[in-house]
Amino acid sequence: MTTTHILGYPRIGPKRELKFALEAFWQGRKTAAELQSTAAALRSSQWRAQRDAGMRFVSVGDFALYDHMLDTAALLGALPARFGFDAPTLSLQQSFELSRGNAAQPAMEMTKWFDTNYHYLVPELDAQTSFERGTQNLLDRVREALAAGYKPKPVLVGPLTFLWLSKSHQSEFDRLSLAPALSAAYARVLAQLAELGVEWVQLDEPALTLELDTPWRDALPVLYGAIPAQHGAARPRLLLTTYFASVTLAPATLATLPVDGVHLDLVRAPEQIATWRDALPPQWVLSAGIIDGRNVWRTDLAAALQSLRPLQAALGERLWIAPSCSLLHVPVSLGAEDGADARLNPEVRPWLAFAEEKLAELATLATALDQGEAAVAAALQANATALAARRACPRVTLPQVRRRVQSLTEADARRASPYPARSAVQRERLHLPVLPTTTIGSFPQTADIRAARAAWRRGELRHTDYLQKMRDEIAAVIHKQEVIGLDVLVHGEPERNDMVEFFGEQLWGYTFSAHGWVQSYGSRCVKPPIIWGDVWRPEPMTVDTARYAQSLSAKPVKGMLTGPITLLQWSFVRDDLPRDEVALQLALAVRDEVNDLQNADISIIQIDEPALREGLPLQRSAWAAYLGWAVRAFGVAAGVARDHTQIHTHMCYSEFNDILPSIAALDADVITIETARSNMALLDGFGAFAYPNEIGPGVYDIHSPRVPTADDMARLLRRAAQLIPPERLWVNPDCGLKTRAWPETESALRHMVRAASELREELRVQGHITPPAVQDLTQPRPRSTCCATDCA
Ligand SMILES: CN1c2c(nc(N)[nH]c2=O)NC[C@@H]1CNc1ccc(C(=O)N[C@@H](CCC(=O)N[C@@H](CCC(=O)N[C@@H](CCC(=O)O)C(=O)O)C(=O)O)C(=O)O)cc1
Ligand SMILES: N[C@@H](CCS)C(=O)O
Ligand SMILES: [Zn+2]
Repeated sequence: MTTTHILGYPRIGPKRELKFALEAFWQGRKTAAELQSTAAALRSSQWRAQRDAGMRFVSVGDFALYDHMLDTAALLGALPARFGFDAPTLSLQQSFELSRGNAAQPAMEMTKWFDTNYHYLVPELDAQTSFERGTQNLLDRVREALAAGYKPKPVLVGPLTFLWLSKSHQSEFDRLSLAPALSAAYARVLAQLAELGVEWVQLDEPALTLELDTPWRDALPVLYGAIPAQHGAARPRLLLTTYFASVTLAPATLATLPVDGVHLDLVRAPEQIATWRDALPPQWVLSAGIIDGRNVWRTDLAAALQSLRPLQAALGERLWIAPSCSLLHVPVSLGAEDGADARLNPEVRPWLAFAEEKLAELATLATALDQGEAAVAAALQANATALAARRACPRVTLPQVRRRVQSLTEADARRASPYPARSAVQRERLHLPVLPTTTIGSFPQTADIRAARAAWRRGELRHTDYLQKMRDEIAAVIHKQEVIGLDVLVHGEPERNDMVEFFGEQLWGYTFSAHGWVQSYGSRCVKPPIIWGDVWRPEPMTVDTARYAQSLSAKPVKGMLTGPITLLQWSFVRDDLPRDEVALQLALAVRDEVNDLQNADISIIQIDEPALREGLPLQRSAWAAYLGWAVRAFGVAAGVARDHTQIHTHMCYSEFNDILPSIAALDADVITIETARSNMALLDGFGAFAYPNEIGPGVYDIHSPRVPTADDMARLLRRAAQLIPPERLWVNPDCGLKTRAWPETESALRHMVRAASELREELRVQGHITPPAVQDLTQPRPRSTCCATDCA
């Protein structure tokens, strides 16, 4: 019998039950027991779905209340020392303090899980980390699954990936020195799992797909060194799971590790199967990741069977089949899409498979392999019919879009003049002070705004009433910014459900689910729109809103767009066209919007690209090609801007230093980036690289409700002014403020404006500011037109 299994299931629940339970608990509307009971019910239904689909095991340990990296750190006894918590007695409250911060300590840092839009909490290690006292959490979950009659396969982030993704704040400390102690901690946990009768444990090692340098490669035997060579009483069998790219180490190297099988991502890297089929150690199983765990398209089952049959012939029962990676990255179930609120294009719906449908696909494949195709003839036929309809659909390919992409020239992807010439024209037009203050775009998305949008979608609020409500919100936001004294304003993005879905909803070639939520971090979810056909923009998407917002103020109000690479990266993208071509289609849509905005006299247009770095392939050998087309796509979007239109871009959540030449090649007039969380460390590279255009390094971390003082921000600005010439420096937060509440937002921005004034004065005294800029500062600000009274 072919073993089917999964690497992990979405935890959030088909109707985001976990999100609502977590938020209710945090707000004191639910008790800990109620939260735990929702979590247990979700685990139970997720295990049932796996058993009903014939999986040999159920996945345990993939479920986390907040994040699985945090749970792994707790299990290994590696909690950040600064909190002073003891892992074995870690309370629910304390675990949320780690993930969300408390009065004394900021939250653990959060960053992207490889090239996904999921954020994990970064374990903090130091010379004192002993890994000796861990939680019992995983063992409790295993007991829970056993008690319910399931055969659990616990999932753990493996030692290499755990150490690789951890950080140390001790500057001289080499975390590789912890490898022996970490290995011993894994050996301890594995022994405990063996004692519970666990047969297989999954060790997630996506770091094996990276081009590791020598010290890390050399550390691998040490990281696995304390784990007994043979499975038995001291450890269960171990499946080493790799995903998102091909394994970079030779099979012979991995064969020396004390494990019993390997999982390969055959969707992203099908070519590796040939190497592994011939080199698989004789006792190992090979888990073939044949179903796309990162996308929502129905699998071509006939093609999958064709790939699997030779493997089955060679390996027999040693062949396992699975999705390519955890299903955490796809929505739960298509079944939720058939209600009265259905939004999916009915033509596209049969082409899709969410997590639950992917389980069914695995079951069909296994039955076809074991019993022959006749046993699942109806399912295979339905699959073939859906795929044939997709291939034949005349609405997928639009000749006019293809022609426009084909006819793009190199000049289309460039601004007409170089930055210095543009900058002179823009300074003349905008009259900004030195160190202009601004924000990144979104202001708090209040429950009131979301409720109005939900009512409008249900047809309970008239379209014009909804538009009026958004306009009222924009007017209030402009007014608040004027009162605070910001120099460049934003409209606040109240009308946007999400910075990607909002644009997708207005572009042809996209469709949307009603409940296709995917966890982004903690309780926060996104609902990636689905690109199924050629993309084009039928009409302006933001111009009315931008024009209205600008009409309320004499100060510049930025037009706010999401860039082509982020639209691509945060959507589920069609798999029948190369990504670079889809990016150019998106770029043309954004380009048309930029042009319409500038024709409506919007003087500053921001094209957000927070996902540019995230889209970078995991292996450096593929970087140049990606960066080439990504920079070109941004260029196509921005290239239409005339010299006097100032183009901003914004990036966050990333280490930028290794792609600085490409960021410079975007040639945005201004880039605002997240730097406060790293205490401006991320800015070092921009200084050293002599970034040629203007930069707004974030001066406060928007992930925390903590209000930084003006002194905190002035200190960061001083540091920034040492790295970037002050005349090219902007002042702004790290990212948008949609997740924050108003009181803390207003206080923080007031402090930010004060910090900018202090710095301007210091620079003036030091002689860094030329007379016109000083003059700008001392003159009264332009009178606002957003209210009858002088609110400045
Ligand atoms: C910048 N970030 C983004 C990423 N990816 C994106 N696609 N978008 C991003 O902005 N990746 C990196 C980061 C991740 N950061 C975040 C931050 C915040 C959220 C978040 O707040 N998500 C919301 C959902 C947002 C949304 O789509 N809202 C919709 C629907 C709201 C809703 O749930 N409505 C209820 C009814 C409400 C009521 O009646 O009161 C419903 O439908 O049941 C909207 O505003 O219309 C979240 O709640 O998780 C995500 C990523
Ligand atoms: N303009 C967006 C960018 C987020 S990365 C916002 O402010 O939310
Ligand atoms: Zn951002």
